[in-house]
Amino acid sequence: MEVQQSLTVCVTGAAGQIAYSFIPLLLSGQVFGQVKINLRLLDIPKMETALKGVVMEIEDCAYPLIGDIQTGSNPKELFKNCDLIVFLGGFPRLPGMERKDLLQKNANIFKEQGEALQEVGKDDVKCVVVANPANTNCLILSRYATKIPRQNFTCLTRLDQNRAYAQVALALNKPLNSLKNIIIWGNHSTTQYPSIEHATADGQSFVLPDQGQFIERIQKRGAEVLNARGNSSVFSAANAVKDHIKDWFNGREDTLLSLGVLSNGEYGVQSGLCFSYPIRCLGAFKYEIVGNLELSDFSKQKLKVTEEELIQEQGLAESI
Ligand SMILES: NC(=O)C1=CN([C@@H]2O[C@H](COP(=O)(O)OP(=O)(O)OC[C@H]3O[C@@H](n4cnc5c(N)ncnc54)[C@H](O)[C@@H]3O)[C@@H](O)[C@H]2O)C=CC1
Ligand SMILES: O=C([O-])CC(=O)C(=O)O
Repeated sequence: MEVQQSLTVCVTGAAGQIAYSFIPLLLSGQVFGQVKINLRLLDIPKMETALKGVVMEIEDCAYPLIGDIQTGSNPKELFKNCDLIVFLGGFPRLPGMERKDLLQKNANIFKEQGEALQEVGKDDVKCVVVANPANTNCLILSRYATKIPRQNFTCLTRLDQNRAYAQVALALNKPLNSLKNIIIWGNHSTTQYPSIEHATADGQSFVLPDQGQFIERIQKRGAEVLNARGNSSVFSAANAVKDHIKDWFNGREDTLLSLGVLSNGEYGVQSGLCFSYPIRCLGAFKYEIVGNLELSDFSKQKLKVTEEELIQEQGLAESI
C-alpha cells in the first residue's frame, strides 16, 4: 500500500522497557497503518548509549515506514513539530509501592516537560501519559502547557480496560469480541472502578459470578504482575498504548472506550481532574465523553472514592 502521509512522534523514556515493546508496534504500522513515522526518542543523558542501541535496532529492522530519527535528552529540542508525544519517561514502581508513591519523583518531570511543550510544542500536539501516577502526571502536564487544547491530553487506562475484558471473557467463557462497553472509571490505581453496568455479552447485559472479586482483580492486576515478574507490566502496557492511540486516531463505532481525559464536570466529577470516562472515539483524534449513562448508587459511590483519591493526588502535586 502506498504511504499516504507522515507523522512526527516523540517517545519519552525511550530507552526503557515499555518503549522497547512499543516502538516496534509503531514502526510496523500497527498504530497508524501505512503512515511514515518521524521518530523522536527522549531519555535522560545517562541513557544516551542505550538509546543509540535502540536506534541501531530500529535501523536493523529496515522498517519501510521509518522517516528520520532524532535522539536526545532535551524536551525543548525533541518536542518541536511533534504531532503526538507518548510519555513513558519516569520511574516505575517497585514491589510494595503504590503508584502515587511515584508522584514525588515523577511530578517534576511532567512540570519540566509541560513547560517545554508550552514553549516549543505544536498547538495541536496530542499527548498520551503512561508514566505513573498517569492521571495526575497528565494533569500536571496540562497545567504547564496551557496553549494546547485540554482535550489533547489523555492518560492510559486502556490496559485496565483490556484486563477487564479478558477477565470477563474468562468468567463468562465467552469470546472477547462478544463483549462491549466495559468501562474503567477514574484513576489508574487501586481505586479505579471497572464497571460492567453498561456492558453486554452478545448484546445482552450480564452478571458475573463474583463482581466484588472481579473489581478487586482489575484494581490490583498491576501489582499482581509486578509481584510475579519483579517488574511492572511491559508488553501488555505497550499493547494498550497501541490500542489507545489507534482507536483515538481512527475512531471506533462499535464500543465505548476508556481513556483518562480532563473532566468538564461530567458525572459530578471535579472539573479539571484527569479522570477515566466512557469515551466515544470519533476519528481524527476527536472524542466525546459519553455523559448520559445512568448510574446505580453502587457505581456513584465507586466514582466518589476514585475521584477523592484524584483530588488528594492533585493536592499532593500542588504541594510538590
Ligand atoms: N498507565 C499504565 O497503564 C502503565 C504505566 N506504567 C508506567 O510507565 C512508566 C514506564 O515504565 P517502564 O518503561 O517499565 O520503565 P523503565 O524504567 O524501563 O523506563 C523508564 C525510562 O524513563 C526514563 N526517564 C526517567 N526520567 C526521564 C526524563 N526526565 N525524561 C525522559 N526519560 C526519563 C528512564 O531513564 C527509563 O529509560 C513507569 O512510570 C510505569 O509505572 C507501566 C505500566 C502500565
Ligand atoms: O502497576 C504498575 O506499577 C504498572 C502499571 O501501572 C500497571 O501495570 O497497571
